[in-house]
Amino acid sequence: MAHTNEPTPEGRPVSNPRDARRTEPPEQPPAGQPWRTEGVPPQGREPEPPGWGRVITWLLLGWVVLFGLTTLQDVASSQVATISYTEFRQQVEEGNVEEVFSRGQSIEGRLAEPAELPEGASPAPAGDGGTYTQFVTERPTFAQDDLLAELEASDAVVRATPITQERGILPNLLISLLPLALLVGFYVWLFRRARKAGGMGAGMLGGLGGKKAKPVDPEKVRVNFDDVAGIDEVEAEVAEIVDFLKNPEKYTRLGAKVPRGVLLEGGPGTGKTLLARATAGEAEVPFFSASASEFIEMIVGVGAQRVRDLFAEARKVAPAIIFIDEIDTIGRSRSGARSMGGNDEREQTLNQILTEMDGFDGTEGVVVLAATNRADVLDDALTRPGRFDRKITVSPPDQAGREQILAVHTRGKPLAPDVDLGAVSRSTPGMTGADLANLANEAALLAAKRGQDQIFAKDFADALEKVQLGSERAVVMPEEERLRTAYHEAGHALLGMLRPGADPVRKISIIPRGRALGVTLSTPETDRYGYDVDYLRGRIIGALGGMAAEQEIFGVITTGAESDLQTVTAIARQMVGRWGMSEKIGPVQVYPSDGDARQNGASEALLEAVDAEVRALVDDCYAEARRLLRENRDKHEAIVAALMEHETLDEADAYAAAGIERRPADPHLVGAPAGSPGHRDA
Ligand SMILES: Nc1ncnc2c1ncn2[C@@H]1O[C@H](COP(=O)(O)OP(=O)(O)OP(=O)(O)O)[C@@H](O)[C@H]1O
Ligand SMILES: [Zn+2]
Repeated sequence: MAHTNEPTPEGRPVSNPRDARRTEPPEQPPAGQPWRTEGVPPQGREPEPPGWGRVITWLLLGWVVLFGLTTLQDVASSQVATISYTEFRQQVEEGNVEEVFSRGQSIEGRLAEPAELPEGASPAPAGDGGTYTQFVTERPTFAQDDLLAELEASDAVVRATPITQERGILPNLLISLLPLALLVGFYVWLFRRARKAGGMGAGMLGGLGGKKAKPVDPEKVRVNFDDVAGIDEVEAEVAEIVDFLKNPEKYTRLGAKVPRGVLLEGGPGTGKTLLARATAGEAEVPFFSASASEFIEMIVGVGAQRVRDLFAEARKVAPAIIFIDEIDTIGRSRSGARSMGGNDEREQTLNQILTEMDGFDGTEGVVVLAATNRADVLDDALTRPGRFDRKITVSPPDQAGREQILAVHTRGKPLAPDVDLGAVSRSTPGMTGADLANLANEAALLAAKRGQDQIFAKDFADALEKVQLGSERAVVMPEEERLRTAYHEAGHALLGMLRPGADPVRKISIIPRGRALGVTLSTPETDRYGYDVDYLRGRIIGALGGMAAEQEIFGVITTGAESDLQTVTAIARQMVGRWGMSEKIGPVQVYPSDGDARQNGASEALLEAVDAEVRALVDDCYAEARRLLRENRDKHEAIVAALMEHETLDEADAYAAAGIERRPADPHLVGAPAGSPGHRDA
């Protein structure tokens, strides 16, 4: 037995008034991308801690200052006199030359006693004295004297450098400047890269007052409301923001306060980011995008600075939109965070955001949109009036919405006349905008792979199968394994068909895919928005069908039921501990949507009672599964035979093989999320 693409009722938190579906913390979206401006591909840049830039800046500055000072000092102290060779000879004869240093024809040296500067020597005699001790002179090439002997006679120290190493002041300077040049080059490179990365430079170059990344022109945010489908109510809610950003005066003239912060809440892939971008696109304003997690991944102290830069930059080009993704990573309630070992960086960054938003007087024309899939864990400070005081819930699309989203994502794709997007949308309950975008792309890929120039209904069907069940794995299964898998899957399928109210079986397969040896897929007839006890028991019984079949037919249990049991346990625990479906426990919530049962005040005795109830519920369902299989052994065998022959059965084939009439959808069930496909684990 099994279901669509959603894990268990545990799966995605769905923003639905009936909180039957609000469950475990959803997975966090992938770690953040660096703060970027619109139009820049987010990938391909490691976060370069701006802190390094700062450090290098100061090192560089220090170095330049030191270097400058020493050079100046050198120039000041080196009163090197350029004297004539004749004058030099005279000093040699007087025995006053203490040391000489010869480089080719040029001779530098020092006198033992200061001598009077001769006329015409440079520098001009400075003030009184007019003496020199250090000198440089040029030995004429025609000089015939025995200079060396005379110097030796006068006890002068003689040094020499080969002519090839001769270099003047300029090359000397260049050589000592080389490291500086390299550093400057490195720095410029960093800066460029940072600009490419779309704004990283802002914090990094703060020290040098470097230019910060500018958002790209509003025209470049090409997404608008036409690209967002199936969430019209939500679009209407942001329409006001669009209007404000377009004509701020219209509002400010009347002293109207427009929201400064809007929280977009919804599960992964529901289109929050898309909606934020489309809002900027509609309003034709610059779009600044940042991910909260990347604020705090940075070197300590940088998060708050980045927030300051982000807001400063947005104010400069206002009207503008700032989008902060995954706000819950820094905006989690502080009490909760502390118990998890909260960190200062997170808190500082959060405080900076709050400070910036408090600083708005409503005339800046900057609107902050923040996305989260856990609005319930956010710190109250964030949602206070004047901050993110407006909350917009983005729900997964319903059937009509899915059809519209599919239409958006097949725009410009050549669809064959046999493609019915309405039909596709009906077989994809529970899928989000991101899932549907992926499905449309997979179908196009398949069509291309098959060398077609159109996408056919078959491509959509196969793409859906791949998306829901995983890709087929090329392995040769021993016959005995195939048979065991066939019984297992047929067990799921048969119980799904027999249980009133359960989701109809769509597909059974004994072709290995991913980690599964076989898969049974069932999806609800309609979108479900809540579930009743009977349906949930049916889900448990169906999920136990594989294991019950192995037990009934072979008398042994294999490891193949691992994920089935995971599904079973999750549903049973929630029925008892969250949804108040056990008489013994009563309408008490033992497992809070956020946090741990013990923290929620559950006593050990209560937890034990819950465990016992869960156990009793599952045992009961397992007994029923085995009973149903025993009573319908002929149908079970018939499905197995068909599976062994065809490997994959679709809905009609499966019901036909079992000789069961396809039930009409149960009207009293108003929908529930579907679960992961029942399968046999490898
Ligand atoms: N309502 C929609 N209409 C059209 N396309 C959609 C819609 N919702 C999602 N998509 C598609 O899915 C992609 C991913 O959506 P998006 O990144 O906006 O989701 P999200 O809610 O921000 O998810 P997450 O929380 O994982 O960041 C979009 O780029 C778009 O292609
Ligand atoms: Zn199974």
